[in-house]
Amino acid sequence: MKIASIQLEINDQESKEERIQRAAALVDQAAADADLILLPEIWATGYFSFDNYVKEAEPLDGSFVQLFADKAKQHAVWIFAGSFVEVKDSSYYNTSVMFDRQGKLAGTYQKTHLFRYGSKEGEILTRGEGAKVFETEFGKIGLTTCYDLRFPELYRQQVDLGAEFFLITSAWPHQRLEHWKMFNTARALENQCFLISCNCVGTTRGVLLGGHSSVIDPWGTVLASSGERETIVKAEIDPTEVQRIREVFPSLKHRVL
Ligand SMILES: NC(=O)CCC(=O)C(=O)O
Repeated sequence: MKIASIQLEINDQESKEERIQRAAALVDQAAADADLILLPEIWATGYFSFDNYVKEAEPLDGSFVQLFADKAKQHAVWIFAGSFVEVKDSSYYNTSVMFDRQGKLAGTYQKTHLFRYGSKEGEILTRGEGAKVFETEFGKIGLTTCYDLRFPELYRQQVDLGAEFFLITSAWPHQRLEHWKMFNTARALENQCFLISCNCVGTTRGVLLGGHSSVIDPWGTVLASSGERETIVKAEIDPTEVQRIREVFPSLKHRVL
């Protein structure tokens, strides 16, 4: 299973349309050697551009979702397109979308824990309803978003729903980079899951983003990570490692609570 996590640069010069075109070109590039491609959190609008959330929001059947459904079909690749601001019944959500190789919408997730520290997300958006796990050709995948990483119970709920992989879309600032790295490793290790994260880089609205998108195995080993530049983080993983490690070191079976 070949992974390509597109660590996109966000700045204040690009428009939403320009950024979408640039990301689509990076998806074309990554698709040459990938089974699963990831993008970060609210990257088209820019996570910290809260003043643009309402005017740039789209429904689930809008052009943003359609473009990445088409890309998944065109390249016969799974795409976790990260999140966008979804409008539904006059409410707004931080919604992630995942497509299968046929371009079918295989999973959606609305961020559960809205960020409220130096962020207007919690004032504008409505939170989602918690853990979701989706069946894929690789195994069961749980989707989560950025600040969710601080809430381990959400990942345990995903494990209880059968998760073997966590895909995490993010716009995590550099200021708390050490937390990011620790949570990435801890969530993978404590739940014996592969964790694949996609963060942004660049400076937007005065916030320096942290990068360090990662691929971490169920033993907590970082298989691939990156620095703080735009890049495509790549790794090849064996999905059967989840069951092997869970059998060799059965800590999940030793839970008493
Ligand atoms: N986009 C986010 O949710 C940021 C979360 C964050 O910066 C933190 O938890 O720290």
